Amino acid sequence: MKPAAREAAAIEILESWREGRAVEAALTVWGRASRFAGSGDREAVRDLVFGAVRRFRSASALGGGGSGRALMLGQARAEGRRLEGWTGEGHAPVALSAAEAALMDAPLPPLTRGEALDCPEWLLPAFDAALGGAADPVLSLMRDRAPVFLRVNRAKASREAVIAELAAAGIEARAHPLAETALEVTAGTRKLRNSAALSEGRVELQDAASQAVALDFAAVASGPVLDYCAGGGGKALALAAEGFAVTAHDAEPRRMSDLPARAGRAGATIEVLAGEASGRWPAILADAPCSGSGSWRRAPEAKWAFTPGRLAELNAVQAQILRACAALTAPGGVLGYATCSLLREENEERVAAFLAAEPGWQVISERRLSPLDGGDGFYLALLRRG
Ligand SMILES: C[S@@+](CC[C@H](N)C(=O)[O-])C[C@H]1O[C@@H](n2cnc3c(N)ncnc32)[C@H](O)[C@@H]1O
Repeated sequence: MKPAAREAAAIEILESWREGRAVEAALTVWGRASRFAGSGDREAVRDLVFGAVRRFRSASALGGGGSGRALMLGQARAEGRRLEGWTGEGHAPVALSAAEAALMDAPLPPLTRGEALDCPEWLLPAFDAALGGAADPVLSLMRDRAPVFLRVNRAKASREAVIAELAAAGIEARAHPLAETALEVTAGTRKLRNSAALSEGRVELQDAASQAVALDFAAVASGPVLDYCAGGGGKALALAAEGFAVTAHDAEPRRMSDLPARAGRAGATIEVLAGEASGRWPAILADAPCSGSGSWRRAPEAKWAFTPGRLAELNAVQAQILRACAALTAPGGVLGYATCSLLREENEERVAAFLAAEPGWQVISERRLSPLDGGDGFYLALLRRG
């Protein structure tokens, strides 16, 4: 596909997103209807689409609106790139109108802070409160794609052995300082999908900060672990690989449907609960549902769908999860409360409200991981029941 045809495809997919379809779903629909597109084309179209979604505000401001076409114009304008081959012929987008051509030739206008940082306006004060002087650099980073990280399954292989195995398969990876299990993939990412290291469970795709959260929790936990919000099981698998007996629970058990197969590949056994958790546990991890504001590089559409009402709903669920986990924690036991959010409202404020309402708990530690450290933004509070 020529660049203009890729841009036309991106415009179509972005239009579908703007009409309410999830970005991944829109990409899949386009992919099925576009058998002529090779893997390089698909990757390029994907990059164009996700680039525009991450930078929706600045691209709209520079492109003259929020349509797929305006977003492509805005992105090209921001990069100082000329749009070649927009002729309306073949698979190319329709030629630029006189107004569009004038826009593309005009000097770049000043953008507001929220536009330049691609942040929803209502969230700027929340990021300032949470991150202070780091707000702008963090939000700037969120405008770019996330690095690819792997977790080395130390139950099966060492980090050094995996680096060598991946190198032999044409995949370059290096140790990342955020976690002792973390590798950052620096080249050959596309070869990962078919690699033996992945299919045989020596590595898992997992963000480095997510790994750091699991290892921080592991450092203070002992005995069987209840992963109360296990979802796909990223942290449950990380904890099992560190030798913990893990029981996985989720309010929506179907979210854990892949977990037995993933555990099997990793050589781990994880008990998956079909219903409610009960009893008293020496260690519970609550990786709570959240805005995902620390991982908006990976899931950028969530940034634009997030609202004050949704934040209030999430805060209520987070409080309820903390209460439920407190009741399941044995005396002397550890409760880890984690989110992949950077917002105080979902982190420090939830923990402070919990401590005010539930006597007899102590804070072991609180840690915020910033995208400036390389991985996603995360928060982890480690609490001990007296
Ligand atoms: C952030 S995700 C978990 C990610 C997972 N721990 C991992 O590392 O891959 C949060 C999970 O919490 C679950 N959840 C939402 N409300 C819940 C509740 N009230 N009780 C338990 N789990 C809940 C969601 O279904 C979702 O799977």
